[in-house]
Amino acid sequence: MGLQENSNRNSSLVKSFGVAFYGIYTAARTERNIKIHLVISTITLLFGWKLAISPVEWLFILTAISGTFTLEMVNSAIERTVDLITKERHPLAKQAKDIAAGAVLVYSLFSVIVGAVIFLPKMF
Ligand SMILES: Nc1ncnc2c1ncn2[C@@H]1O[C@H](COP(=O)(O)OP(=O)(O)OP(=O)(O)O)[C@@H](O)[C@H]1O
Repeated sequence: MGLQENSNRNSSLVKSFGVAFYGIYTAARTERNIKIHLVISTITLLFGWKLAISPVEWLFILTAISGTFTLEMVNSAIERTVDLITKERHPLAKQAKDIAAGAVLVYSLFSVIVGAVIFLPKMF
């Protein structure tokens, strides 16, 4: 592999990270639900630290938090894509948005259960 080719590859890797971070920034700036998740996640992390939860419990909490953010961002991307494709009301547009919203709800329920199982016994 030539030096030039190697440096092109590195710069495209840097670019990919750049756009990905810009995507996270855009989602955090424009999406109300993601702002709410940021607040809830911060409180959860503080609780975890205060109640000295175990490493396995941390793994579950971090899985719940990162998964919720990931799905919320994918949901936002789907909403934007649908809006870009059509401004008209369309049953498939409705299904696409509703299914994506349903995916977020399923994972959010999992996250609530994780939080309840870990924190409730330590609080009461
Ligand atoms: N193009 C569309 N065709 C049919 N139903 C739609 C369409 N866009 C949105 N919906 C329905 O509205 C719900 C909310 O969609 P979305 O969050 O994008 O808000 P919106 O209806 O576009 O308007 P607003 O952003 O002001 O709430 C979707 O889950 C879906 O049920």
